[in-house]
Amino acid sequence: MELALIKLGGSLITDKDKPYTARPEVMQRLAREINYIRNQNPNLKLIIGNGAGSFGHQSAKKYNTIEGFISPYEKLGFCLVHQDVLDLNLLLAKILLQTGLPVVSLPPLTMAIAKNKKLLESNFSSVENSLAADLIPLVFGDVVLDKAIGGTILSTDTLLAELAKYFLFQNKYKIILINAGDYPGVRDRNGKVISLITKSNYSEVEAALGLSHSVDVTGGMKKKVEEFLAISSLGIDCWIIDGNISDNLVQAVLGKPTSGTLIREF
Ligand SMILES: Nc1ncnc2c1ncn2[C@@H]1O[C@H](COP(=O)(O)OP(=O)(O)O)[C@@H](O)[C@H]1O
Ligand SMILES: C=C(C)CCOP(=O)(O)OP(=O)(O)O
Repeated sequence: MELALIKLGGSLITDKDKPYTARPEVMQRLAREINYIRNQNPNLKLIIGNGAGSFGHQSAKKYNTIEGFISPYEKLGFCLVHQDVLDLNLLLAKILLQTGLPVVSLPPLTMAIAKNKKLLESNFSSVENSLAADLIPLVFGDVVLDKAIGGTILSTDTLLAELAKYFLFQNKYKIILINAGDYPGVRDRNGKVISLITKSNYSEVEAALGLSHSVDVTGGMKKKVEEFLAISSLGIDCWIIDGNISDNLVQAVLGKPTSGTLIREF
């Protein structure tokens, strides 16, 4: 069986430079594309994850939530960040549902716990049971509780990488991960898109990888590539593609020629 994990980047579904500004027309097109993918390959299982974009990153920065909470002000901030990511997820979920996609929103806050900003424990049974019921789990970058510092942020990239590993170890699925964002792929130092990143050329491309150009607390392109490279070594192919190009997501998920960056074991 095949399982595709699709990250809809906050950079794609919001205007990351304008606080609390969603891109509903982009969400609608992506919803149509995902619907088309399902029709083309009804046996394909899907997990969708959406980034926080200019919703959660704004408040996460304001309250420095990634570094934890002690004061009542910081605790309230943690809750407000959660509310912001829920707001964006609700907008996206509505659009996906209107297109006929059977998505269920599953808040990562209820499935994971961290310690010193590292994922400590997770329970993905809600995701697994939803998949088994032929629903599409819809997860997102969220706040999570942290046993050492109170709370922190769990990015969609980290969560999807964990989910990819979780399902890989069940030996039931061939897994791919596709990250669609507001960039053409991973660029080298000259601005040219790197078509393939593996362990062998990572040291050459590393210097070109930077933070996000927008308000972003979870590490930008460098962290993204590091996390995807780590799971690619388990045999999970990861694509970083431009979600603004119509049908690029369709092409990547269905294994057809795709413009962007492929992160692969060899
Ligand atoms: N080498 C690079 N190639 C492409 N984008 C890069 C690179 N270095 C830094 N970036 C920046 O990283 C950002 C993408 O990361 P991020 O904002 O976290 O995306 P998303 O919201 O889609 O997860 C963009 O602002 C992009 O300009
Ligand atoms: C609460 C927050 C800030 C979650 C961040 O999620 P992501 O890191 O996955 O969001 P994007 O970069 O895709 O916007």
